[in-house]
Amino acid sequence: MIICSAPGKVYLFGEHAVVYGEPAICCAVDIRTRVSVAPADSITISSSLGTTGIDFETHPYVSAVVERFQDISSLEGVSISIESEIPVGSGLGSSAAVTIATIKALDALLGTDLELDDVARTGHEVEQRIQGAASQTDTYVCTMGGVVMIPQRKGLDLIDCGIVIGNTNIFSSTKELVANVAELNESFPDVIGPVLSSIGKMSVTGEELVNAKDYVSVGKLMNINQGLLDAIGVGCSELSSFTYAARNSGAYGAKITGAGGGGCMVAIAPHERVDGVAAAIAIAGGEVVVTKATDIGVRVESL
Ligand SMILES: Nc1ncnc2c1ncn2[C@@H]1O[C@H](COP(=O)(O)OP(=O)(O)OP(=O)(O)O)[C@@H](O)[C@H]1O
Ligand SMILES: C[C@@](O)(CCO)CC(=O)[O-]
Ligand SMILES: [Mg+2]
Repeated sequence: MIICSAPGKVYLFGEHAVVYGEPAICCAVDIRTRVSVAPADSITISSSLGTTGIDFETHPYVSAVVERFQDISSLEGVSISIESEIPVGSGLGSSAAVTIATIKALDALLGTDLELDDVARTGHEVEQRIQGAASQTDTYVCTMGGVVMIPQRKGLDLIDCGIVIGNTNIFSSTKELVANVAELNESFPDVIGPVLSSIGKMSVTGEELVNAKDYVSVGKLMNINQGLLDAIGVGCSELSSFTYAARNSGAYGAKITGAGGGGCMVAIAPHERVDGVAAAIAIAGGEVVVTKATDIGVRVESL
């Protein structure tokens, strides 16, 4: 049996704007999806969502990966088992993590010797096939790990402060929210365009601040980014409540991460204030995950 794992991700800046070519800064975090594969007489995919064969209803991403390997190798039968620490459908990159970990595991099992860039590209193509539209951000960061500016694919210094995630447990469809922003942009291009451009400028300024470990200023920019995400209609009252709870309990800054409309927010905080920020988000009604940045992208955990 071969086991591979891949991390989740949070956006420091730039979600939604990155769809329009603006730069974003995304950070891999230390919550992981593990995929085990072993030769078998037939194809089975087992996860918390059920046990199936190739099934684009229950396991669209993993089924698309299996089909990709049927095209490039002699794959006939394989048993795939998935375990994950990443909340599903919450903006933390769970689809990218399961896609990338499955690609790496099948690559190791079948000896197709994919380079990491090939793993990331294949993962992006799978997300595009399943979602209709997706930036490369999630699958690239999940493959490489660390803190990355996209689309430049530029590595930044690892964030060295606490990361606290608050989950609304409100399902949000990335596809739907991206479409809503597109509709607003078509209706008011002279208003929404500058907002998206301002978000992009935050990533440019943010790069220097992250590398300088100036997390007070990074937090201030995250708070401004949050206001602009609300402006383009991807906020909700729960996310606002959690971000203010985090800021008022000592976080450097807090904002939506991912598509918004539900899902998760993220706060960065001094290590000594992480517990207080986590407690404040929980009191506001959030399901809290305390984690940290990781430079470990996709990896083989056992052969
Ligand atoms: N542990 C898992 N086991 C099986 N399938 C999973 C798992 N985690 C995620 N998935 C697949 O990914 C889908 C969720 O992907 P989706 O892109 O909607 O949310 P997300 O990736 O968590 O959030 P975002 O893309 O905004 O970061 C699930 O419906 C399922 O098909
Ligand atoms: C909203 C978005 O920018 C991030 C979703 O996690 C969409 C994308 O980049 O594919
Ligand atoms: Mg996803």
